[in-house]
Amino acid sequence: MSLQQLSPDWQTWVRDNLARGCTPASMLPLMQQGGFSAALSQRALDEAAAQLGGRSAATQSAQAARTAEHSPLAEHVQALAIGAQPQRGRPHIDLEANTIQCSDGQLVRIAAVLDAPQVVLFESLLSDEECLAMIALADTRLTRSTVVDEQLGEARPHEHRTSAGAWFQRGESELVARIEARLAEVLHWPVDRGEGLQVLRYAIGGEYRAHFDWFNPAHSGSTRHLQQGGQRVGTCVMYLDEVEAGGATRFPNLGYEVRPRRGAALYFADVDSQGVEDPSTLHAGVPVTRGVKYIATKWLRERTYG
Ligand SMILES: O=C(O)CCC(=O)C(=O)O
Ligand SMILES: [Fe+2]
Repeated sequence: MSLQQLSPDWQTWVRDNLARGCTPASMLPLMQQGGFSAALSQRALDEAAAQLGGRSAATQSAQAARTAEHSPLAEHVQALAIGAQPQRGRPHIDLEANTIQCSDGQLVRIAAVLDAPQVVLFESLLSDEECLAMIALADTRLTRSTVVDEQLGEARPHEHRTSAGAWFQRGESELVARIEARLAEVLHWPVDRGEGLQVLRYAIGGEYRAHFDWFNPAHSGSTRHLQQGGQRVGTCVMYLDEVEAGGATRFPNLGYEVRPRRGAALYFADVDSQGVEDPSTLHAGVPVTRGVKYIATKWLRERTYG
């Protein structure tokens, strides 16, 4: 039942690629990049290959005709093309149970799941103490938030983003390292493929208007960001504080929003199951109308970052 342990996206990916003649050897590294162990990937591939072998005779002969056209070189080129195309890996969350027991003792609850775009809402990803400690640390270094200029790639203040922000180096303190290690465990995505945590503080009226977290490859300003660590493949917004009114994270095209709650976290994949930038992830931090909103955001990159 190893195949069942993969997310539905990954199961489809494994079946489709085997069916079109890719070798398990070419797929194994991509699955490992996606966060699966070599042993689980191998077993899942064996299982899917066995299932494929048991299909109807008609399908099998069509498949045989197709694979007969494949010289080893053609197969190799095809395998390379899979790697080069947007077949990016993306984080993977074990959704089988309703809780995830982290090795540091934190019991994380899965509160809501959307399949596509993949959105997972967690409760108690952070403890109250962790949230309050992050707020206290951030308060000492908050500065006006910026957006990335589409043409120049420079960070600059913008009326669409009225919050104050603080960056934290990866692993810069025991607390930051603990949160990062927990995220890596829950999302099956290595710490070194993440940007440093960013804490944002929104006062009344503060907002972040609708945007994508992925860098648009068509914009010249994206080039230098994409060169360093590749695309943003996932976003995790952790809510550090209660907000009396307003301040939801809203996906306007999905008609869905998450209201802040201390310790909860919203994860969404920025790319679809094929690894392509997903326009349905358009999202906004809606204006705070009463209270103050604090979040910590972790952006996950396709490759090693920094
Ligand atoms: O403020 C929010 O709820 C969303 C923040 C966000 O989208 C971001 O930091 O990229
Ligand atoms: Fe965002």
